[in-house]
Amino acid sequence: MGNSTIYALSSGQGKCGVAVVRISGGEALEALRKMTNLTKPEPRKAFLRKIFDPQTGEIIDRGLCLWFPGPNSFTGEDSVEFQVHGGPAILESLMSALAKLEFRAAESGEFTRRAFFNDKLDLTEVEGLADLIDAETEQQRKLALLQADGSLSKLYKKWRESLAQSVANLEAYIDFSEDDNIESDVLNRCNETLRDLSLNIKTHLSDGRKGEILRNGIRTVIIGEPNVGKSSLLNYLVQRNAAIVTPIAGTTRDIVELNTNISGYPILLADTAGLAKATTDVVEQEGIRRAKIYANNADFVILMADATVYLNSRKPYEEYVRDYIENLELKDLLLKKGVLAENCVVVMNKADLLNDQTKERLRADRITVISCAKEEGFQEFLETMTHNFQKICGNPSRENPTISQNRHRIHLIKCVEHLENYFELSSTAEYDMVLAVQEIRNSMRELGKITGHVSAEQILDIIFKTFCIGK
Ligand SMILES: Nc1nc2c(c(=O)[nH]1)N(C=O)[C@@H](CNc1ccc(C(=O)N[C@@H](CCC(=O)O)C(=O)O)cc1)CN2
Ligand SMILES: Nc1nc2c(ncn2[C@@H]2O[C@H](COP(=O)(O)OP(=O)(O)OP(=O)(O)O)[C@@H](O)[C@H]2O)c(=O)[nH]1
Repeated sequence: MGNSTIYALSSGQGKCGVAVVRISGGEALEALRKMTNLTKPEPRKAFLRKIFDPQTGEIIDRGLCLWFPGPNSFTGEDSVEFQVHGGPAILESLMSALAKLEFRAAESGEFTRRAFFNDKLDLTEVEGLADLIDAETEQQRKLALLQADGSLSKLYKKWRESLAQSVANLEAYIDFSEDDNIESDVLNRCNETLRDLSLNIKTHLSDGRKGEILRNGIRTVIIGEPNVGKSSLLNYLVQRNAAIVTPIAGTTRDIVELNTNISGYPILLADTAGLAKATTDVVEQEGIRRAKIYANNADFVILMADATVYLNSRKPYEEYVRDYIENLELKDLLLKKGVLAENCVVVMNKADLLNDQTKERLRADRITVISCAKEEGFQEFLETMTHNFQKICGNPSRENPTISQNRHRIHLIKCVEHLENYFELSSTAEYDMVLAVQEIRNSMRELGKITGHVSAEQILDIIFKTFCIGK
């Protein structure tokens, strides 16, 4: 196929027990013969062999060798794997031996690029693979694995095929409608299919961006009055002293943003300036302005209050929370998020200053009380948050995969728009059917851009560049 044979270290850099070097391309088997004397190895089986330099005959290492004849390989091409001891000198020597065979070092993502061009993977599967390697939490891993295994690919393929069928039917209608052979209700049935499809895509789109949020991390912000313990909570959740904690109100000014993992969900956690109503300090005022902007764009809000202040107020809980929100001028913001709904949680800190009886009473009333100082109440608090995160990110499955990238969303929206155009054109009395069918083709093109069946070299470059060398 004219592709050069490429090689790369596919396991990570650095000393390790075993390193995997992959070779892909027409001359892979030849390399295996020259470097191990294996001539016709059984495919996909590991052979323990001495691996030597093809020119000097010097032994490089003793390792496992595998032969994957194309097209039944990851790349779809003939491929070989050397699994050797993971030391730098071994790898150096192995790489230089492969260079002597006039093979080329693979660029980042090049194996996967070849898999894509050999129809082993479509673009959503490639992206799933990239996400799988990047996944830092359990839930991200699950989402990526579904996508890498073709859940989105299957769905979009089904839709594309349905559109292709409609185009074929309508073209037959255009060509033959004057004959009586074609049933007059072809058009109606076709439109019905397209309406169903359009509805399905719209439902798929109105997913609350669950997959995208999970893929990118749930942007979570801690807000509340000064000194309630926001920085202490951030430090607890990231398990280190990242934010400064002092008894002085107004300590945090800038937004402190950190990544953490809560029950397998990726969290981008932000500590913000305490929302002091009456401050005249310009730095603090700016901090408060930033806190509100940040909270406005967050996926999840942790509204924190001081349990002792609440109890001293002698107000019923709901009233206290309502006044607290109003006082901090957070009403509009939190109404949008839905107070106490899945996008917001209220937590009362400093439980260690309450007596046991009071604590029990609050817990019985389902009020979340914690103590950052004594690290109390976190099990319940984390459970509550996990429950919310589940709702925010959904539970993607093979049957019901979610959109994981804005790139997909953009094309899906355009896909629906073209279908709408089609419906509009085809509903007029004297319409140009040829033009209308073109709209269905356009909507197919948009699906094709997601899966890579219509490929723009620029998109491919961006996607494959995100891979590491050897993938
Ligand atoms: N040693 C090693 N481990 C690895 C990989 C690898 O390339 N090498 N992988 C690399 O990503 C992943 C496994 N993914 C793979 C995907 C497809 C094929 C493959 O040979 N596919 C053929 C045959 C399928 C079959 O017979 O079941 C094909 O699709 O035609 C191999 C590995 C993770 N672990
Ligand atoms: N007793 C008690 N004190 C706490 C607890 N959590 C935090 N504190 C104390 O409360 C004070 C303020 O804590 P921070 O974490 O800095 O509070 P903050 O809300 O980030 O404060 P600002 O930066 O002013 O908005 C510090 O003296 C903490 O030691 C707690 O659970 N119990």
